[in-house]
Parts: sequence; structure tokens; C-alpha cells
Amino acid sequence: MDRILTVEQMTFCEHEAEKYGVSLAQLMDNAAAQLAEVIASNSSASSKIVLLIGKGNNGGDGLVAANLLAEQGLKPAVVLCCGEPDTDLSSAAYARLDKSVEVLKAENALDFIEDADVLVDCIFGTGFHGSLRENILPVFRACKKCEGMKIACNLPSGVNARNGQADKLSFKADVTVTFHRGKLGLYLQPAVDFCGEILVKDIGIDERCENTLYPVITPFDVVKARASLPFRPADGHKGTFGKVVSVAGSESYIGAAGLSAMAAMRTGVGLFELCTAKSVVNSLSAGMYECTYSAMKTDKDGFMVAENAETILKKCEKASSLLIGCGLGHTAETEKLVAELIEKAEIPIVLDADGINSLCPNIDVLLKKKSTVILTPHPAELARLCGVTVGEVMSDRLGFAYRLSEKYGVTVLAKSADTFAVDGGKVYLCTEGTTALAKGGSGDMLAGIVSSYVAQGFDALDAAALGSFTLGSTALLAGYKRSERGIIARDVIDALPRFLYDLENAD
Ligand SMILES: NC(=O)C1=CN([C@@H]2O[C@H](COP(=O)(O)OP(=O)(O)OC[C@H]3O[C@@H](n4cnc5c(N)ncnc54)[C@H](OP(=O)(O)O)[C@@H]3O)[C@@H](O)[C@H]2O)[C@@H](O)CC1
Ligand SMILES: [K+]
Repeated sequence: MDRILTVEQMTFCEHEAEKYGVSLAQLMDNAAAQLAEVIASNSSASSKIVLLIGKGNNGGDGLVAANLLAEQGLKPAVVLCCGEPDTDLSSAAYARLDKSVEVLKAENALDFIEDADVLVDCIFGTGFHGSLRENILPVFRACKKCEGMKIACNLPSGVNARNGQADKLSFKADVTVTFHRGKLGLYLQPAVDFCGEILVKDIGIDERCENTLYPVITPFDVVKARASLPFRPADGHKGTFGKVVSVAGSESYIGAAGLSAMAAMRTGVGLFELCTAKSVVNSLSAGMYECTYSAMKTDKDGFMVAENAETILKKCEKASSLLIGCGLGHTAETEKLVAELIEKAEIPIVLDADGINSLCPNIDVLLKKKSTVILTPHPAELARLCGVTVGEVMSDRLGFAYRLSEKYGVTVLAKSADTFAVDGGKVYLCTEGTTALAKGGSGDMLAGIVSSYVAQGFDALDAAALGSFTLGSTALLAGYKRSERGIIARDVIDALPRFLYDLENAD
């Protein structure tokens, strides 16, 4: 799988295909043929094959597939789950249904569904929205009881292909036969748990149909990760591998400054300087010897003040990335500090956590930036950056990240269980991860790693995507034969050299 499409991109492609001589009806026939092939390969002459049919074109795919199965001498039956098909294509397919195919209504077929040897879900496809309605729940409960092979057409019903949200009673497929390209939602949590094995099948859509769209989504995998690792010259010295200046930490948030520094230093950067409150210097320097420290001026609560900007900018002259935000705190002074650093710094900036929160009231300062900016928001921070609710962000995380990136010319690493790295030209999806990262400190590590990669000269998008891949994969490695419950940030940091070794030596 080398490309993923959003539902909007897929719909665009389907209509664009007509320009290349493939009609929507032909696409449905092609989709049905691919579906029928997978069903047939999982059936024998005696198999009880049951296709669950919705009203839309997903149901149409199932009806055409039923005909193809009947032609091969198999014995499919169809269950109308939402009444009679009602789109042009699906009602035409229903009118053409082979007479040998048994047709049942859902209310009379619950036991029949439970007994299927091969159960095929063609109830909802990309047209699904909202959640499963009350009247159809008995069908989904019967599906749950069925012990036969379960195949989903295009996507499991109950799953939202746009954003990965999924009803708890969604069809739990062993195999999902999806058409042309993987649909974004299928690779996101929690939908991914309902898809089983995802088979992407060609239905005759020319690749050129994708060219006029905004960037297609590329999964960031080990091959890409390996390719984006920079060469380390054998005669390199600490100056060769870049320097991060980090503006992080406060009397209230000490650990965040330390974790981001350790993660950066464990991912290849030559030098790391921590600009922070005196109290943070005192406590971290007792155990973290590898970086340098600069004590900054603070307010009475121990948060850094804007007056430090000049000193920090001076330090930036000898550095190659500026990390702002881990444990910074959010005050009127940090807002001023962040705005001034963004406006004046001439090295790439990675903005995380309270760096982002401090930016939000003055977000238009991004338009005055002198250098590359990478934002690393979690969903609540992304919502704040976009001025919308978290619920709105969750319904279209990629869309919000993309528009933010376009509007301000920044790279956005929209982090969550699945993470998007987005800039105006490309979108990467990073799905590595484990619940070991669902803990305090993970965001700090990610920001530190990204700042380290940027300091070493990576392009911003590669640094962001590889940063996410590095953190997710390392957490998996740290959790090998250990419970995700018990892994903490420092375990992940300790495992970073091992992860990088494996990556450097991957085939
Ligand atoms: N376009 C093409 O060229 C091709 C498309 N292809 C296939 O078509 C599929 C897309 O077809 P589609 O657009 O007709 O939508 P589909 O997924 O069948 O569902 C729509 C129906 O579901 C209903 N419904 C929705 N939510 C609901 C809910 N919560 N609870 C209850 N009902 C709900 C909705 O009702 P309504 O919104 O009116 O309430 C409507 O009746 C796509 O996945 C692929 O398989 C292939 O053949 C290749 C060519
Ligand atoms: K389906």
C-alpha cells in the first residue's frame, strides 16, 4: 500500500474516471468482480454465502457480486437490511438480480445471518455518516454472533471512512476488500480494529485521476524512514550534527524540559542547550550532564519572561534549530516571548505544548516568520490553533491540519494515536505506536526528537514524520515482552539507540 485517499479524494477519482472512459456503472461492475473473487476464494459449493445489502451503491456492489457468484454455481443469498436499493446504480443492479438468488428481508433473517458460512457486509460504504441507527442494530448483533468468515465490501459498516470513528457494533471483518486505494479512515483508530486484513483491489481507475487533487496521503513506513536518515560522515564532530536551543521548562514543569532534551540527544544531535528557569537548571543539571544550560529570567511564579528573547536569539545564531514550549507554561509573558522568537529567529523552529498555547492569541505572527516552523499539536491544541472544538477537529483532523499548514506556510505534525505530518506539498500518515505512549512525557519526547532531526539538517516534513515514526517504533521496542502499562518515557528514551541501530541496519 503506497497511497491512501480521503473519501473526498476517492469520490473525485470515481468521477474523474469517466474522462478516461470508465463509467460509474463499470466501476461498480469491476468492484463487484473483485469482491466476488474474494468471496469465491473463501467459499465451497456447499457454503452458505449471505450478502447483507444496504440501499446505496455499497449494496449495489453486493448485488452485482451475488450475480457473479450465482454464475459460478455458488449459492448466494441477499438480505435487504434497509429496504429496497434506491440509487440509480443499486436499483438497476437489484432489477438485474439473478432469479436463483434468494432475497430476504432483515427482520426475517436474523437467524439466517447468524448461520452464514461466509457473511458479506455491503450495508454501508463511503456514504455512511453519523452512527448506526436503532432499527438496524439487530442485524449487527446477529453479525456479531455469526462464526463464519466475514468479508466487508469497501469498508466495514459502522466505520466512518473519513475519520476512523467507529460504532462499537460495527461489522467486524476478517477481510476488507477496498477499491482502488485504501481509504484514510480504515487506517485510523478505532476503525482499524474492525477491518481485519485490508485488500486493496484495482477497479480500473487511472492513476492520472489523482493528479489534480491535493496531495495524496503516503504512509510513512520503515522504507521511507530508512531513506530519510541522513548520512553521518565518519569524520563528523559535534558541530557537524547540529545544535538545538530549547526554550523549555518552568518551576511547575521541570520534567518536560529534561525529557525533550534527553530524547533529542539520543537521536543524533551534536549539541543541546537548555534555556530555562534557574530552578530547572538546578534540578536537571544534577542528573543530565550531556547538555549545556542557560538560566533565564522568570516571573515570581517561575515562568520565563519575554525579556529573555534577545539572549535566546543571540544563542540561535550558533544553533540549527529552536525548540520552544515543553513545560514552558502559558502566561502573558510567554505569549510575548513566543511571538518575538517566531518573528525574529532565523533557524527552524519546533513549537510544542505551551509554545503552541502561547502562540494561539497571536497566531498571525506566523505570517511574519523568517524560518521554517513546525507545530506539533495534539487534538486539543490543534482545535485551539484552528479556533474550533475538539469534536470538530476529530471529525476531520487531517483537513484542519492541512488548512492550518496551507494558511500559514508551516509544517503541522498533528499527533494522536495516528499522526499526520502535513505541509502544503505532502501528507504522511504515521500509525506506529502503542498505549505505552498514552502518558505524560510522550509529547515532550516527540518534540525533542523532531528538533534534533531538524538541527541535523532534515527537511521539516521528513523530520516531523520520522520523529513520529521514531517515537512510535521505539515505544513498541521498549514494550517488547513488557506491559504497555508499565513503560514510561525514560524507558522509551533508553531504547532510542537500539531503535536507530535497527533502522540503520534495516534491509
Ligand atoms: N461512486 C462510485 O462510482 C462507486 C461507488 N462504489 C460503492 O459505492 C459506495 C458508496 O455508495 P453511496 O454513496 O451510495 O453510499 P453507501 O455507502 O452505499 O450508503 C448510503 C446509504 O446509507 C444510508 N446511511 C448512511 N448512514 C446511515 C446511518 N448511520 N444509518 C442508516 N443509514 C445510513 C444512506 O441513507 P441516508 O443518508 O439517505 O439516510 C444511504 O441510503 C462505496 O463505498 C463503494 O462500495 C463502487 O461501486 C465503485 C463505484
Ligand atoms: K460495507
